Amino acid sequence: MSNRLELLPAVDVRDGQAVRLVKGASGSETSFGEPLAAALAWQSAGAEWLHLVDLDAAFGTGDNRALVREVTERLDIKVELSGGIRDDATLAAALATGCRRVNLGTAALETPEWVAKVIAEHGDKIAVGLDVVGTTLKGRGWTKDGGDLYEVLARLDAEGCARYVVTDVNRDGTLTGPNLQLLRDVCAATDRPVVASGGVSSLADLLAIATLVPEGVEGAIVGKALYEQKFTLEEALEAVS
Ligand SMILES: O=C(O)c1ccccc1N[C@@H]1O[C@H](COP(=O)(O)O)[C@@H](O)[C@H]1O
Repeated sequence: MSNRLELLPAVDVRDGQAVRLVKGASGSETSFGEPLAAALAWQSAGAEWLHLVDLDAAFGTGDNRALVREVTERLDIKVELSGGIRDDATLAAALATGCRRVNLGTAALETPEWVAKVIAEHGDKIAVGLDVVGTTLKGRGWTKDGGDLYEVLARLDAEGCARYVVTDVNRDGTLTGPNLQLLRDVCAATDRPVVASGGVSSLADLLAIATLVPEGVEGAIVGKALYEQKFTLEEALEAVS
């Protein structure tokens, strides 16, 4: 395990556009233009990863599958792909893009047998997104409760899940800082790497997350702070180097 925090700039796609939401609420979108342009900009700035989300697929309002595939194919960097990956067909389509790994949300809550099967088949190509309000997991575009964080985490650990992407829904898109206690608590409950998501607003926030690397935090997703130019990706990469 590296002791440097990985950074994953985010491109969330809704209706063909790169957007940011507030607390994941449908309708709270601010648009930031073409997803491919944003992704290429993060790549040029030195990103090693892109966190790419098909929000329409996550919300059940259609999908941006062709666009997401094009973005993934055009990049040289590693892509973590999420949103609407819930069955064999959507998983096969996601993996066929050439992404490095996929991130499953709703499926881990609603179809645990299928998730156990794909973890066994695909190993570290599968991460699970633990999207929480308090300790309650959220699925279906973060609109439905899906059980207790620590019960689901224990089950997924036992099934061999390689990695978790932990999002505090109430911080996501708010620029109010990451939930460091949640990250500490999840790291204490699992020996798998954790990618932090939600709330990053400053380089100081990234440095605070980086202090949790020894506890198991591997990376941090950065979205709104980059789009709203709170800092540049180059500055962020330098800060955590
Ligand atoms: O990233 C968001 O802002 C977001 C908002 C609302 C719902 C989901 C969101 N993102 C990611 O989507 C996947 C879950 O998709 P699914 O449940 O597997 O279809 C997960 O990675 C969320 O973090």
